[in-house]
Amino acid sequence: MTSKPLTVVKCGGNPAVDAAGICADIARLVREDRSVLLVHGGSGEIGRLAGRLGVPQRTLVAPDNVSTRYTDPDTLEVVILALAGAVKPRLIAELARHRVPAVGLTGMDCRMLRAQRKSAVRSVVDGRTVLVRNNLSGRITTVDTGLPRTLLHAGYVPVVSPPAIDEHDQAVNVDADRAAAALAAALGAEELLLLTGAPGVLADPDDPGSVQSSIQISPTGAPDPSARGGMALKLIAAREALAGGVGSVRIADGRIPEPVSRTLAGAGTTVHISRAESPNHSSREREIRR
Ligand SMILES: Nc1ncnc2c1ncn2[C@@H]1O[C@H](COP(=O)(O)OP(=O)(O)O)[C@@H](O)[C@H]1O
Ligand SMILES: CC(=O)N[C@@H](CCC(=O)OP(=O)(O)O)C(=O)O
Repeated sequence: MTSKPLTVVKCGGNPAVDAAGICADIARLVREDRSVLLVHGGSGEIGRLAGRLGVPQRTLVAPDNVSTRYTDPDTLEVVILALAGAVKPRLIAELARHRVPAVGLTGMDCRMLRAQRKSAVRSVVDGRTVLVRNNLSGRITTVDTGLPRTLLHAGYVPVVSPPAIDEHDQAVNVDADRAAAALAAALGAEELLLLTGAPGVLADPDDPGSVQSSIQISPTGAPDPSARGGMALKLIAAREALAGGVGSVRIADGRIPEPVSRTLAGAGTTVHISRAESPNHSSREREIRR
């Protein structure tokens, strides 16, 4: 645990998300003497860069509706270039403008986020479930909190993104929401804010007015029937964070002014799991539950 209460903010990769607004809000929290760790994705930037470089992209949709990027070696290179080479420097520059001492990291630094590559993943293609192999993405197994704790303790704001590192010390693509959840749980965060391109979890994904102020999700399996694609994965990440002892998880709009402040004031959706699990987040390294 850091000595101050920790807020983990995850900035989604939808280009409409107001990264500058998130950084300005983080600066405010830091001035209020709170510890903040920022995690970012960058699906929009990955897609844009892949298009510029001519690297074809493919989305895998699992039978439970969760979608992830198929990551072949060229795509992994694009993911790293986009996240560590474009999105992160922009966030660091924005935080620097507000005099926030931010430090950019990927999960590979000091082997902070260790992941196991999925040798084969199930994907629905034309209504049939097939096994897709040679995918360089995986699931986080362990968080080494040594580096982020040291930085937080010294007053820095770590800015963390995929990739993680596998057992052979190779880069492995992981979902940024689940990376945020794993870090929040391992660091004993008070709250995790997942800021995205939707106003919260919608009862009807096609009706932006159907935001649910709170949602009870199933402790296993598909968390909620209304959530598709990236939102289904976000709810899995929320569940992992709560099961790992994070005090509260909110999924909220990153596109509105002052997104962090408004979320802390109650905007978006608070996620609960229907069966509580006992928190256990005291060790320096901990297993992430599957
Ligand atoms: N029930 C739902 N409520 C809100 N958004 C949903 C829902 N189902 C699917 N979505 C989609 O999920 C998206 C969020 O996932 P994603 O794009 O992966 O976010 P991020 O890039 O922030 O991680 C929303 O912008 C929306 O298009
Ligand atoms: C395995 C996997 O899908 N990794 C993600 C990592 C980036 C991410 O999660 O970005 P968002 O937060 O914008 O969704 C990807 O390649 O898109």
